[in-house]
Amino acid sequence: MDIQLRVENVSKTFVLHNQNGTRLPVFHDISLTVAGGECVALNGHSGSGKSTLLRSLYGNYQPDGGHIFVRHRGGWVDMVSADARDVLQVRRYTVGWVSQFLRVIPRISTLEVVIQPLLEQGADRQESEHRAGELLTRLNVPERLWSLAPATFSGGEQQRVNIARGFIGDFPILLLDEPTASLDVANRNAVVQLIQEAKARGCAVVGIFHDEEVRQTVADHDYMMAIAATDREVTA
Ligand SMILES: Nc1ncnc2c1ncn2[C@@H]1O[C@H](COP(=O)(O)OP(=O)(O)OP(=O)(O)O)[C@@H](O)[C@H]1O
Repeated sequence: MDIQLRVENVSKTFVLHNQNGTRLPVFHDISLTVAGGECVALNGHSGSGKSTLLRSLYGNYQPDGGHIFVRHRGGWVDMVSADARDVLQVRRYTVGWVSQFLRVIPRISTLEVVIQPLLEQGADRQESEHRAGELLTRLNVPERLWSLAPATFSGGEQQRVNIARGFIGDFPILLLDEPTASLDVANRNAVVQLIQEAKARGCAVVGIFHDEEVRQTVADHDYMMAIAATDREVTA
């Protein structure tokens, strides 16, 4: 399969401006590639920078140096230097983000929340609703909830609505931030199956999976975050 994501020599240091400009190096010189159909799991102890790297891949954090090339509509976009407009285009068509947390928008129904990414990609409403219904059913979100806004849903229900929303778009690259955290076994298995199906259709996946069994099932490779937090030199 073709390479979809190329991370080259990426480093990140947080500068805490409200704490005397303290510099907190998180990772240094990370390089990795992810091909279509492949899943790379970011691994390493708590605080080793997994979330920071994943957020950098999505353009949420600005690395200090290096490149994050994503294959976008036949070309390459470097998320490190891309302007905001290009980052938004990449997020609309190319890179999907699935986390355990739903950003609840008041008064918008569950079905509407789930279909939004697909509509933004230009899909037909009826087909989008059909696909959303399939996903919500697989994730055990009862149909009586679909017309309600998820603001009042339980944590687990919101999480499953968010996963349906994350998997509905036909993204060539998916970034998964602990998508199975705190799900019960049946729903965890449903998410594992969604990940396997995404890989089978050629999606390149990068994820953080604290659940060892899930990681072993879906990941083709582990990327070990190298620098131990305790070894990092924190300077002010
Ligand atoms: N926005 C931020 N500003 C300053 N420091 C941050 C910020 N986000 C993360 N950090 C620091 O960067 C380091 C790496 O955090 P990160 O959340 O990436 O680790 P992680 O490997 O995902 O941890 P966990 O497994 O516990 O979720 C931590 O020391 C954290 O305190």
